[in-house]
Amino acid sequence: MDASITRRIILASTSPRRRELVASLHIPFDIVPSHAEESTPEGWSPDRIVTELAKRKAEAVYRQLDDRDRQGVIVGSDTIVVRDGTVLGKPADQREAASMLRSLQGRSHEVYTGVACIDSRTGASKVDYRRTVVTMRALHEEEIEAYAARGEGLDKAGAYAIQGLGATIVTGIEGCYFNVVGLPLSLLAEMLASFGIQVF
Ligand SMILES: Cc1cn([C@H]2C[C@H](O)[C@@H](COP(=O)(O)OP(=O)(O)OP(=O)(O)O)O2)c(=O)[nH]c1=O
Repeated sequence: MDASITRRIILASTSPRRRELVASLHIPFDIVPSHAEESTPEGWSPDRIVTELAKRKAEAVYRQLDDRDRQGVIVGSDTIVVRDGTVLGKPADQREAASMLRSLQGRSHEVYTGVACIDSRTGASKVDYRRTVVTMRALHEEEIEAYAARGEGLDKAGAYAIQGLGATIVTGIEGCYFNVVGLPLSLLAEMLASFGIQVF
């Protein structure tokens, strides 16, 4: 029997963006929010942060699965924005969102997303990450305040959404677009294939 027919993805995420991106693969999937602890020690490199957090999210779900769920591949993911080595997560409020945008406008920054996969049957795991460089145009103070007030960046790393109105302030990217939205699909497909799930 072809293993790819019976295997499912178990997405360890509350992110609506990740849900939509996984849905676009047309592979059956379930959502199991992970509620993993997301703090990391000072001084960790960006790739270490996102790979470790992606792993934590997937492992938290792996631990809570029962025997009925042993056909899946658990996918955990984490995204951060990095400006000159400073890590920006999600802003706490509109004021912090404006301050993040102030620091990102008129220049380039990096977006890192870690992806972890765990085979729910065997416990075998893989973790990897992608890095994308994003360039934002210069913004006037009124534009920063107006964009932050729209609220679309409040639950997003770096306080903007490239898939929303944020598209109008991003002038270029180098690397995977889907990495910026929170799930690099080409990397995920490659990882899923190694667990016997073929996208096509
Ligand atoms: C930069 C950027 C980030 N983001 C999002 C992707 C991530 O969902 C979010 C970063 O937060 P994460 O902590 O990576 O993820 P999450 O809390 O949204 O979801 P979960 O941990 O349950 O999987 O920022 C965008 O949607 N668009 C963007 O342009």
